[in-house]
Amino acid sequence: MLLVDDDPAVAKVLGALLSQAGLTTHAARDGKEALAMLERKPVDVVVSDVRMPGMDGMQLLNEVAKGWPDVPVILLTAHGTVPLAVEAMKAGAADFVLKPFDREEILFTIRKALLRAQGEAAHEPLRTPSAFVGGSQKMAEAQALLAKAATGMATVLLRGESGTGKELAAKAVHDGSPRHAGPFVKLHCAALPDTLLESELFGYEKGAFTGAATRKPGRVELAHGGTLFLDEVGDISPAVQVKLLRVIQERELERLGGTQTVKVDVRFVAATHQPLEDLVKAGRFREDLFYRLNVVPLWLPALRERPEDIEPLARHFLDVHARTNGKPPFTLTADGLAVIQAQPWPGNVRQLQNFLERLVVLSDGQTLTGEDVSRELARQPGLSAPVLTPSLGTTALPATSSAQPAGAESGRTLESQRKDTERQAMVDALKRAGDNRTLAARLLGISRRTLYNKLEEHGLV
Ligand SMILES: Nc1ncnc2c1ncn2[C@@H]1O[C@H](COP(=O)(O)OP(=O)(O)OP(=O)(O)O)[C@@H](O)[C@H]1O
Repeated sequence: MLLVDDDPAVAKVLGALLSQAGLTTHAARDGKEALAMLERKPVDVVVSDVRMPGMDGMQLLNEVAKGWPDVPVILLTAHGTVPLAVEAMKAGAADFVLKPFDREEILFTIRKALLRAQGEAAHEPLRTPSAFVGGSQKMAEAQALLAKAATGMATVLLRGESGTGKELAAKAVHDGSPRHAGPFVKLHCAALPDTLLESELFGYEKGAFTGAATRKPGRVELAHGGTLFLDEVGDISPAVQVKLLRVIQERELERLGGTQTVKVDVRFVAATHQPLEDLVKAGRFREDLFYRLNVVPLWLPALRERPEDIEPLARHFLDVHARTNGKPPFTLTADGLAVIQAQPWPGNVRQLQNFLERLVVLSDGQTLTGEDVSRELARQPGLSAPVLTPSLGTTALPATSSAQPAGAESGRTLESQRKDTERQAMVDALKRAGDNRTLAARLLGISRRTLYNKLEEHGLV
């Protein structure tokens, strides 16, 4: 969250309140400083005072709407400036809060704005609608299974590392199913605390809790006649697991604060990168729910297990991002491609995609050589073509000097090299992010939860 206020007292009190609520907060004193910060840091929501010297809240709102259209802006206004707040809403502000504000009210407003932004993103068409790029044997097998699974009503459980295309696969199941004309609704289970997850899943009645001003249907209801995609289902707490089990078994629910039973006709598709079987053994995931979800299990292979897909994916993303950035097509030279192919891509397709988008945006010319690719790689955590020495240390070689997979000459197994590279990537990312794990996860193109799990796995916490 980015908090913009010229009054240091307000910034301090509000900043403390929001951090207590688990939100990471950055502060700026005016619109200009806020824009500079938006350039540097990933921000999910902006909360700004209206009256500030220099660039005020309204001007800031206009700039954010132009440069970061997905970031909601909430304005803080004193009583006397209500007409201004109404004008701000017309100009695209997500919401406004009157000063002096109440703790619950501001938290509710922020969460609502975040959820709305997330919900809208969930309804956006995917960038590559149903087409999986890459013709490797492994992906062909996965796609054949997806097509088969799509035709029925059975619950599908998608497994695979972060960024391997699980969401794309969930959409493919929906698009290939008889309910493709119905809604495809997504819920990212790891992103929400328990109470919010429950109200998002099941909805609530008016007055169910402070701030529940109107009845709101949950995502299960919204998916009626279509498909509900539950991403990172392994992160759901045992309390919510019980309720989810009931909906999947009975296809019925009660909204929070409600007594009426609502019948739903929903197909469930779930995804996780977690070893659910281990979570079941450890008592952290209900066995009955696991079996309910795991009716059709499907694995999406990591990118390093299908290196032949790197070239078509890289060329595809170059074209897509050139088009979306209004640039003419790019040419990738053979050595440029070789450098890309030599990378481990621990964040899988998503990381490759982000990398190529950066290349497109930052390149002046239309030809990408090995040197251009290496220059950009050097700025990426874990992707500077490190060559691992047997003693665990890493020596960065200029990526152009070798198109060989990292560490191939050391004689160590691929798995052990992968682990070291992964570890090094996390260490680098955390360093670059000043130990901010949210930012580090974004740099790596993985979720914060995945980063925590991997840090734990590598004994780095
Ligand atoms: N085979 C593919 N062809 C084209 N694009 C792909 C392919 N696989 C993944 N992508 C793209 O890569 C990005 C990451 O994929 P996706 O979100 O489906 O991964 P995920 O496994 O759900 O990740 P996470 O577990 O982190 O949520 C998306 O933009 C998706 O469109």
